[in-house]
Amino acid sequence: MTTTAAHNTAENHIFEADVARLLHMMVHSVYSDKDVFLRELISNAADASEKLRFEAIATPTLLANDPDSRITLSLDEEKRQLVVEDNGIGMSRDELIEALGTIARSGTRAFMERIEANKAGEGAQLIGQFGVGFYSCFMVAERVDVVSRRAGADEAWLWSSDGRGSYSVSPVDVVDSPSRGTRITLQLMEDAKTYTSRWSVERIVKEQSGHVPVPIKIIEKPGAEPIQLTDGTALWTRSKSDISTEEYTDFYRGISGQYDEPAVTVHFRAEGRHEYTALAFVPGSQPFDMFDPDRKGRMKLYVKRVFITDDTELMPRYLRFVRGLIDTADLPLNVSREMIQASPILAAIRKGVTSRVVAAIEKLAETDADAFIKFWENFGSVVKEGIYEDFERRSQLIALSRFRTTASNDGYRSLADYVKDAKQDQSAIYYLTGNSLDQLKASPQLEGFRARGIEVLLLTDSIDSFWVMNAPEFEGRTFKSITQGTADLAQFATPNDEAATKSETSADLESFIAFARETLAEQVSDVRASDRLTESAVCLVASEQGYDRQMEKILQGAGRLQSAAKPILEINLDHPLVKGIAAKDDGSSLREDAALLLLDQARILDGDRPVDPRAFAERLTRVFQRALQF
Ligand SMILES: Nc1ncnc2c1ncn2[C@@H]1O[C@H](COP(=O)(O)OP(=O)(O)OP(=O)(O)O)[C@@H](O)[C@H]1O
Repeated sequence: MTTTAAHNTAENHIFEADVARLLHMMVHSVYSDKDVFLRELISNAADASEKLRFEAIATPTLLANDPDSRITLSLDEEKRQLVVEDNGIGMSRDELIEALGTIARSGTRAFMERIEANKAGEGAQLIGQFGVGFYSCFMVAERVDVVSRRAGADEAWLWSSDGRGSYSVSPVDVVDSPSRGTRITLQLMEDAKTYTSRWSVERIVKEQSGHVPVPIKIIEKPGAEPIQLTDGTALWTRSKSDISTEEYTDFYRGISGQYDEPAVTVHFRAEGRHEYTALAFVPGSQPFDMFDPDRKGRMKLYVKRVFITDDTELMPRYLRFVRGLIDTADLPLNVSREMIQASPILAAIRKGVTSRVVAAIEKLAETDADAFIKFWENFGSVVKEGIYEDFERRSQLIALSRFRTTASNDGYRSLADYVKDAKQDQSAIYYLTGNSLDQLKASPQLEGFRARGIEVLLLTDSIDSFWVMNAPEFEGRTFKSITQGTADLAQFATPNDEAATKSETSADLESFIAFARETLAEQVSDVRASDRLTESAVCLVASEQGYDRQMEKILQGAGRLQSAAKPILEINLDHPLVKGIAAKDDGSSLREDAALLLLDQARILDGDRPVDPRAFAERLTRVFQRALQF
């Protein structure tokens, strides 16, 4: 026995800062439902068995004389211990330190920040959807010992911690370790005794882990015979009609690490040219890593029930929130990652599954408007990436999209709604892009459209600026930015028909426009009369060619555009201020100040700053002083 030797050679390690934070959150229990720790440990054990089966394809000797995967839960009420043991791949010393001392999952840090920033509100809800992994066992255990022996290795290691900042790693004699795999011993807290009761544990396992594809056994007290709790049959191989909604939900929770209900479940077997089974879920809430910059999906690939990888693109990126698996008999078991990426079979499968998922979302839109809106609020901003990226399904995805518009009030509108209510002769679908709905609603560029009852889409996701440029048309109508080019609104009558006939441009106004054009020549490409303004005096628009104003800002922000094109300043000739200034040509500096102030005002209305804040303030002061002299 090397127990003493082990203690002598124990190395102490401090947890990585993010782990320490996560542990702190665990112990000060953001989770009200502590049972989930068991699901996390079982899910890791099942993953370890699947990894072993995969490695054993190339190296069958790894299975030695113990080919069948199993997970065993052993209870000891007297010692207040729960042991979770698997005969999976196991961990080497370095893997123990890497896996149980750091957080590998991307997005976790950002997620923790969100939760910490908003404990009371969103945080409490979010944490419930977040699979917290191994560290969750510190919610119920005052000490955790992990003994692990990697398949094929002749050494074993003990990782041990009380979850308070540090852990130790020491060698263990192989006779004290499983012959292969990992044994996790939880020394339970006083108030977590219930996890040594067979009935509690059995209930939790059946509820949470009933469909783990590895059989689970329980040993209810030291010396007792193991009893089988679940048989490890893969749910997806069963016929759809034999599977209840609860079973699907349990399975979804297990595979996704989320605790909500799936919004959509797609389960089918394809036969014919390609043979595969797909079981895919659209989550009921946003996965925590949805906005990761790498935009990776997490669908699992199985070949003949052997888990191969979850690190390949089985779904297009705009469906990266979909969770589930594809199991095929058409690929060889020893398929390499490179082969997977290049495989035409997988490309065909991917296409097939994508079509079915999109069709199921369309069906949701048709059959349950409320559920669809919830889906759209969760995932719409990601789905719209598909309009930009998936040429083949572009029109389908545009038709699925829902929008805030000037006519949507608190709800959403589809483009079919838009077209149905469009004006006669209206050949465009008008849109306005920006960062927030409130800012968009206050845009001067909307005024003329509002006055004429012409609906405008209000687009606030950054992807919107991209897809509108790529979306050629919807039912014969093109998309047109209302901050670009001419508005051509004169053809549409206003309700009181006032502005429908363009106001005569007086000589004074003509001369003021010419003056402003000259004065502002360095900053704007043109100054012209506007038909899109009814209340505001001025606004900025982009020229017909090139990008619209919001797109320019996005590209500049991303460093992909050196300098923006000069905008056009549009002036509302019916505005009293404009009329007044035009009439007052007394040779003073007022006209110049007014032209420059109007330009800055237009910039501010666009959410920008005056180019020269000091000069702006001085000009404003001069105009005030002049006003006060009257
Ligand atoms: N029983 C086990 N056998 C082998 N490796 C394990 C076992 N338990 C944990 N690990 C290793 O520890 C890592 C961290 O586990 P943790 O549960 O924290 O996150 P995860 O499983 O990677 O993420 P997720 O919960 O999203 O699946 C795992 O990725 C795995 O490499």
